[in-house]
Amino acid sequence: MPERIDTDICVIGAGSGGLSVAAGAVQMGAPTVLIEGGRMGGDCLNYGCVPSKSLLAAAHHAAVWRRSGDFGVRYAAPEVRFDRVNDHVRSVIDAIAPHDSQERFEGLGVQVIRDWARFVSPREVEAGGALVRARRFVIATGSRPVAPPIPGLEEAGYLTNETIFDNRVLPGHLIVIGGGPIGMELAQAHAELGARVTLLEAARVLGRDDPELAAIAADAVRESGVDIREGVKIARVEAGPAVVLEYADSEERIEGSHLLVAAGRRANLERLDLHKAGIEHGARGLIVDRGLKTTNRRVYAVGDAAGGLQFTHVAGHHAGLVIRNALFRLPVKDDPAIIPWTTYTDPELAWVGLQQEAARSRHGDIDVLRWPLADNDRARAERRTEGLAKAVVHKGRVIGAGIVGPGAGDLIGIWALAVKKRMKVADLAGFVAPYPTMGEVTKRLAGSYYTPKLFSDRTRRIVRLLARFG
Ligand SMILES: Cc1cc2nc3c(=O)[nH]c(=O)nc-3n(C[C@H](O)[C@H](O)[C@H](O)COP(=O)(O)OP(=O)(O)OC[C@H]3O[C@@H](n4cnc5c(N)ncnc54)[C@H](O)[C@@H]3O)c2cc1C
Ligand SMILES: NC(=O)c1ccc[n+]([C@@H]2O[C@H](COP(=O)([O-])OP(=O)(O)OC[C@H]3O[C@@H](n4cnc5c(N)ncnc54)[C@H](O)[C@@H]3O)[C@@H](O)[C@H]2O)c1
Repeated sequence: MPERIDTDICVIGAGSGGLSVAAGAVQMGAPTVLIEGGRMGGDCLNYGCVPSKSLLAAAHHAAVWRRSGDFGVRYAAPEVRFDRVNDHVRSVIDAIAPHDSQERFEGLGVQVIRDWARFVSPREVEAGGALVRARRFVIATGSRPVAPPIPGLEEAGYLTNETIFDNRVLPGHLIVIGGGPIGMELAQAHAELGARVTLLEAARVLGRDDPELAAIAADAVRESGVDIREGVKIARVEAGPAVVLEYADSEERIEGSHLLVAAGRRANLERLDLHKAGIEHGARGLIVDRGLKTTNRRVYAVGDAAGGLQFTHVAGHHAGLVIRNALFRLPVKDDPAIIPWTTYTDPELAWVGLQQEAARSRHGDIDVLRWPLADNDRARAERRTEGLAKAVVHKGRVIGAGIVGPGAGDLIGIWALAVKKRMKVADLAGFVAPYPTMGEVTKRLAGSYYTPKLFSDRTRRIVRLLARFG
């Protein structure tokens, strides 16, 4: 007979979303069970954000010498010890791991079960020899990489984000399939560390981003040494690995030492026996309502498994909504339109809210503001003028904004607040920004909305009129 556990909240998956739900619920007094089949911390800690950002940090250090000559400072090309780079990546994971550990969660009072969970009925889950009955379940099982159906790919073998961070030797020639955030970040990191890198994208790289901003980021990644090929069709992969591209008039072969597949992801749902709990899913993930409830009203979904945007901060945001609803019965509404995202290439690429074309088809009458970093004195001093900031405005309110430039991920925060609070452009034009900072771009971009009115003939007439009355 399995051990029977009765609890208030049962969370399946101890990644970004599941850990946030479990920590919040137990600290607010709800008996909580957390079930994890793989590593505590999930994708972000072990195979995602943390190793990729640590690798990029090392890579950006290795690339400093390329720009330093412009400042009158000369470095020789760096000696990259890739095994030491890997040690650095591991040590960052190790430093964060205690925060996500079984010990910490047990210390908070969470009952942690280390096994793969599956539903056996609409109100029961089995894992680790226990039958868990809960008032509410939260599915936070995340996603995994999927390989496209390219002939020969499976036989040739390939790396994914789950294996590439184990490399202790710098690839000689890394071929990357897929130019989304994973492909672009890891391509630039490896190129800056000295690998030859070829990136093959079926459509356009960074295709979910504003095309004008994405093109600037893509150019910078090219400058780092990545050979980006867009609109390619990969006919087959041969052991080696060699990738054979199919063009109308030739079959070009590209031979690499390593192959990374970063061509999209699929929600982890197969092990859950969802049909036994009446939970439905589509191609992208679980079917949820705006309160993140699945087709079984006792079961919520958060994070990558919920079938929407796939970011750690989304998983954390979902967790907050679920806690409010499950513990306090407060109504909640998930609104993907307020979620910012950043791709951590150098320069970074960030966006929040509606993009230009979507805004135009929804609202018709919009204004698009632009402010080049070339007009920012700090960017000039740092010799980083290649960026651009954009905002999409409807009836005087900010409905979308994006930045490509150094620190764009930090700069987008204030625009995320503006979109969330439906702030007026005037609010963003009306604060005082310290000089000289990249943050001035926010004020200038917003201010440009008023420039035509401010410096118009009408203003000049008013100023002259007022002057006459001394
Ligand atoms: C290379 C890479 C870089 C990324 N960089 C960023 C970034 O910079 N910023 C950002 O915001 N996002 C980034 N992401 C995305 C981010 O990692 C995910 O959106 C986030 O981890 C999703 O959290 P989650 O809780 O939904 O899933 P996960 O963190 O994946 O956790 C799911 C957990 O559930 C477990 N599980 C699955 N099935 C079961 C089961 N049946 N029973 C028990 N346990 C189960 C898994 O083992 C896993 O531990 C990146 C992703 C990758 C791959
Ligand atoms: N900085 C961040 O926040 C960050 C970083 C990495 C990942 N992520 C998250 O993880 C998600 C998944 O990232 P991803 O980059 O794997 O997926 P993605 O879906 O964003 O991009 C995959 C790319 O692969 C291309 N592709 C698909 N099949 C192909 C083929 N046969 N040949 C060539 N190209 C092909 C697609 O056209 C697409 O551009 C992201 O959307 C994001 O939500 C976030």
